[in-house]
Amino acid sequence: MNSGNQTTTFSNGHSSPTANLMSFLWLLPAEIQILELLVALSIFVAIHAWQQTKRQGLAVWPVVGMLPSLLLALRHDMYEWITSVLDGMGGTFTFHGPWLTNLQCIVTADPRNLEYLLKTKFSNFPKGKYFQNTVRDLLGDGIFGADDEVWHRQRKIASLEFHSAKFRSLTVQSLYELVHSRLLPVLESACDNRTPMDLQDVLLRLTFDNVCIIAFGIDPGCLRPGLPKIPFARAFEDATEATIIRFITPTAIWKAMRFFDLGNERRLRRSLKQVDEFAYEVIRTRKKELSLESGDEKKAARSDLLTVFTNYKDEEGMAFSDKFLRDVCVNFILAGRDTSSVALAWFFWLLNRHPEVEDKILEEIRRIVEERENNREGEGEKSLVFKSEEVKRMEYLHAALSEALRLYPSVPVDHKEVIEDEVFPDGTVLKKGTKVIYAIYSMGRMESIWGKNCRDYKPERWLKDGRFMSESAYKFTAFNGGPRLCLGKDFAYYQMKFVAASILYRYQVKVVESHPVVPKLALTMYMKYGLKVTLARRNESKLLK
Ligand code: HEM
Repeated sequence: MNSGNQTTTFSNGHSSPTANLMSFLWLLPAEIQILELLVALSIFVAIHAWQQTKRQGLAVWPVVGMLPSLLLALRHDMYEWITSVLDGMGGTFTFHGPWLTNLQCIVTADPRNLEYLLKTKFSNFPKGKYFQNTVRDLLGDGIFGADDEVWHRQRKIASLEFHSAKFRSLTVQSLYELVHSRLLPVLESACDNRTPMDLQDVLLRLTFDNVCIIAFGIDPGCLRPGLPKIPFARAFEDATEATIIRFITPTAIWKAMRFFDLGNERRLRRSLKQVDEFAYEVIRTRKKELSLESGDEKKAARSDLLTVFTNYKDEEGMAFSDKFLRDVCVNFILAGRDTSSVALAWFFWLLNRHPEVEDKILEEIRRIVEERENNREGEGEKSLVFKSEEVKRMEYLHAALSEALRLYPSVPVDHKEVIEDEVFPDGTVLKKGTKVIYAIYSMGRMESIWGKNCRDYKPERWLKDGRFMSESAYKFTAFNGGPRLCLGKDFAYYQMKFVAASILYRYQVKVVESHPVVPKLALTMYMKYGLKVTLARRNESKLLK
């Protein structure tokens, strides 16, 4: 008789059914006992996970937390997965990562929480140490990851510049040249050759050249016939991709991989080397030019951000270091390159599925062109250039682009950290140090925010009596809100409208049938396989009547 049996009999004088079962189990060979224990453990884990699912909307497994669901979602569509969980949980849920990792966070899509976090309690929700440590190798102390004084100073300098007449004229002029001397010839040749092309790639090249002109005052010439490979652009893309992988890797693991120079971290190191070489070379050249340029007038004529930051001196007369200037430029490239280009790619894809929207945009363009008909001497169909006041009058196009951004925001999720214990307006308790993810993509798909037709592409929801009506930044969070509202918002709308109108006026853009369109997991919402399209020249007489 074994000890287990003895103990049970001793306690009450009778053997219970459980005791009998136990004694039977102990009589079995060791392998079967282990198997039985594993089955019992699995049943326990499954019941526990089921109970948690009922409570949290998502299975929480012992040790690994919600990681299995996340990994499964990563194989399909992570943004849709987050949306469905948020939907089921009323707009906010807690993500439990594996034990001993830093993947725990609160995920929210509730506009009340967004207003609280982005505006009301702004200073209690910085980007935080976790975000900064994760992106530091790529973004350094640049505006995207910075907090407090480091952020505030950059915001002030850049904001003054963004709102200056000089800067505005640089953006308008550079865009005009890029569209008319580079984009349209590339499209024209794709149209002549009847070859499908990746429109997302072409748009990324355009915005890359544009933002380099604005940030560095140099034109890298990414968008030109033959679409040459630009090592810096490739390296920049690799570096952002490798950085996002850190967010879904436990910190200790990616730090160990960085130390041993392995896998993703090796790729990041190599691509950063190229990014840095390019940035430092530009900074060296600019400093040399500025020191050679005689007279304040010539210096003042330059209006790119690098010049403004290079010339800046603080109260003690200290200038920024080269490393900091590198960070400023890299951050502005990230801000300006990947956002409006991917937004335009989703917009053209949506137009393909909604020809009625395209017709209305064309009607608006036609009206604007007709109004200046008498004024078009010397301007043929090909050379027509939209003036900035005409671009401003394109209200339906503005609505159609906003609607595309509502459904496919260029920044699909964003991140904050809690400094002091807090309670969100929806009652969620936040402990100091908690990470908060706000799910911008999911917000565009919430019935509670946009009504029953939230998933439909309907530019009309933005219009009242034909005029564009903006929405609260805490409902439509594509450009962020509060003190960290996107600095490039006005420029981005101008850029997207000018590019979209210039293309649509001349070409019908057809997405290649069966081309797969899915979002890629990245800091910005790229299409994973690009956007393969063919172009057909529009008949101007048809457009005008
Ligand atoms: C469709 C186009 C764009 C969208 C959807 C967009 C969206 C955003 C979002 C969501 C943020 C907040 C990011 C964060 O704090 O984590 C942001 C910040 C910012 N954006 Fe944009 N952006 C666009 C275009 C641009 C362009 C073209 C520029 C400049 C050339 C620009 C410059 C900035 C800057 C400097 C910030 C940092 C603001 C700060 O932290 O104070 N953006 N943008």
